[in-house]
Amino acid sequence: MSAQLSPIDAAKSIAAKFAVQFVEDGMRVGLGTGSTSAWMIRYLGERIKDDGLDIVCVPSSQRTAELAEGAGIRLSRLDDVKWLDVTIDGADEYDGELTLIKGGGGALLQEKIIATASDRMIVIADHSKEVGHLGAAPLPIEVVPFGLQTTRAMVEAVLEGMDVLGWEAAVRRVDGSPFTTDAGNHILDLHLNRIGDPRRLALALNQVPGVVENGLFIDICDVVVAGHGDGRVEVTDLENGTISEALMDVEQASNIFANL
Ligand SMILES: O=C[C@H](O)[C@H](O)[C@H](O)COP(=O)(O)O
Repeated sequence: MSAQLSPIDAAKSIAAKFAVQFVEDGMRVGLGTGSTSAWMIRYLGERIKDDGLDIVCVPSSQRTAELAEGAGIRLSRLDDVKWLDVTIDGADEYDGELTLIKGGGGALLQEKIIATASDRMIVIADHSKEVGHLGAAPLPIEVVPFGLQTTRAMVEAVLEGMDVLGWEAAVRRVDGSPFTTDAGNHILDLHLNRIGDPRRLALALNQVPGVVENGLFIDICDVVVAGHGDGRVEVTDLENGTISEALMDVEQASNIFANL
C-alpha cells in the first residue's frame, strides 16, 4: 500500500506536475523556493532523467540549489544566462488579478529578481492560497541588518497611512535570532489582515531606507496552476484570459511520495 499524501500535499504535488509540462527543451528556467517548488524540482528531475529534457536552471535560493543538484538539474547563474524563458514558483497568497504575496520561506528577493527576468512566471499552489483580498497571510519584506529596529519603526509609520487593517511589523526570528536571508538580510513580517491597495503599499514600502524589497508581486505572474486534493487542477492564464481545468492522478503522486 502506498503512503498517503495529505490533501494539501497532493494538491501541491499535482500543481507542480502539471506545470512542468510547460517546460520545453532548450529553455532557461527559474526555480522557486518552498514546499510546492520542491515538488516541481522532483518532477523536472524526472523529466530530465526519463525524457532527456535538456534545460538549464537558475535557483532562487541556496536550499533550491541543493535540491536541484540532488535531482540532477543543470544549474547556472542569472548573470550567465541573462534572461529566463519561464520561472515556476509557489506563493503564500494570490488574488483574482494574480497579484501575489511571497516570501514565507524568506526567498522573496531572489524570487522576484528571477521572476521579473522571465518571459513568463507560473505560480503553483494548493487552491487554499487563493484569496479575494490579499493580506490574511503576513507580508514579508527584506531589510538590511543595519538599524533593523529603526527600519521596523519607519515601516510601521508608513503602514499607518495605508489602506490596511493591521499595522504590526515583526522581526522574523529563528531560535531567538533574526532570520537571515541568502543575501545576509533580515525579514520583517507585516501583519496587515487586509491589503486594500497592493500597488500603493508596495511603492511606499520600497521608499523606506533599509527596505530592500517587499513580497508583493504585482504584474509579474502570468499563470496560476492551483491544485485540489481530489486531483483537479485549475489553470488561470492572464495572457490568454482563460481559466481551464484538468484532472491529474493523485495516486501517482502518492506513489512518488512513498518512494522518496
Ligand atoms: O520564500 C518563499 C517563497 O515565496 C515560497 O514560494 C512561498 O512561501 C510558498 O511556499 P510553499 O510552496 O511552501 O507554500
